[in-house]
Amino acid sequence: MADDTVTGLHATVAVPGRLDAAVTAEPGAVVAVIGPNGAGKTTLLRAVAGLVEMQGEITVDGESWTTPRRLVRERRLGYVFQDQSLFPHLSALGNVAFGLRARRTPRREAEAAAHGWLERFGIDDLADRRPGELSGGQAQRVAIARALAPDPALLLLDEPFAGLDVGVATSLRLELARHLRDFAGVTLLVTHDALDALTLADQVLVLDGGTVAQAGTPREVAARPRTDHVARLVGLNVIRDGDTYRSFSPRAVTVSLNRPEGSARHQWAGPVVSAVPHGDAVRLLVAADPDLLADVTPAAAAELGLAPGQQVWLSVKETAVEAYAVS
Ligand SMILES: Nc1ncnc2c1ncn2[C@@H]1O[C@H](COP(=O)(O)OP(=O)(O)OP(=O)(O)O)[C@@H](O)[C@H]1O
Repeated sequence: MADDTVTGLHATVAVPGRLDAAVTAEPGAVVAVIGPNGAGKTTLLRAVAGLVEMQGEITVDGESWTTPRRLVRERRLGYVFQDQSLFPHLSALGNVAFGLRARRTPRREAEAAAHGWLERFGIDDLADRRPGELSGGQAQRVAIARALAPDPALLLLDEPFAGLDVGVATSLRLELARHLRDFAGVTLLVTHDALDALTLADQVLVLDGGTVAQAGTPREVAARPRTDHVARLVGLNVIRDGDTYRSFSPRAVTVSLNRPEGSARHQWAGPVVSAVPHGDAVRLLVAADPDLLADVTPAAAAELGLAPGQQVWLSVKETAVEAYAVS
């Protein structure tokens, strides 16, 4: 029985040995799912879609997808897979119309709707082309249009910009943002890109080792990361000190060859692992305990001879550190 008073997505998903996570989202919300390789992001999407055996409970707009278990095709979802997987033998139009046809929409109506979607993505002139005749960006637009066309309650996007040129990814990101604003359902967006998480999402779910390491708004997660992975994504250092996390910008780190004078509480030593240009600065990765990022001016990098292998001291002033509790 559907319960009209419960809207959006409520899911607890357990896949033994791979994932144990919960996610809740209001209708219209975009949830960025981030985390290192193997964290369980794709497993979460596949489990919600019904493609992986799982324990737990999934409710979408008050309708259970798990008790009794609904078949994949009975779930109102759109899925853009990591490897795109358009039907190679169908035209762009046929691909977008596919989900509508599967729901028994008459051909003419399905094709008219599909043309509408292709037009919205600015590629209706490519309607007759097969996937093999489309560029990566065009094919990805078809894949997203195909997922959205049947008006799903849940949209699953697994790294929709992976493998695209930077320029193509940027314009597609802007287009997707527009479509997601109009989309009434919940979106789960797996991404490796901090920009996606910060610009497209209302909520961020950080997975690490198959569990939820952090959940919050993009602003909260970016300002107070709780995993090294997220800290790196947003360009911060994060260290755990007992029951407190401390985060600080690489720009706030002072680099020296000798142990800093005075009583700075936050000091570390270690060899430079890499030194690469980063905006106007040179960004160092230093194998201290833990690994830390430090930005120095190119002049300072030259003067100190900061090349891989060079032993350095790092320090940061307490005033540049944001401290927050491990909850
Ligand atoms: N079909 C499978 N059978 C068994 N284990 C799997 C299977 N697919 C993935 N795993 C394991 O489940 C864990 C989570 O993998 P998953 O692909 O969900 O991670 P991910 O966060 O999506 O990673 P990536 O960013 O590399 O895509 C990993 O340890 C992985 O090795």
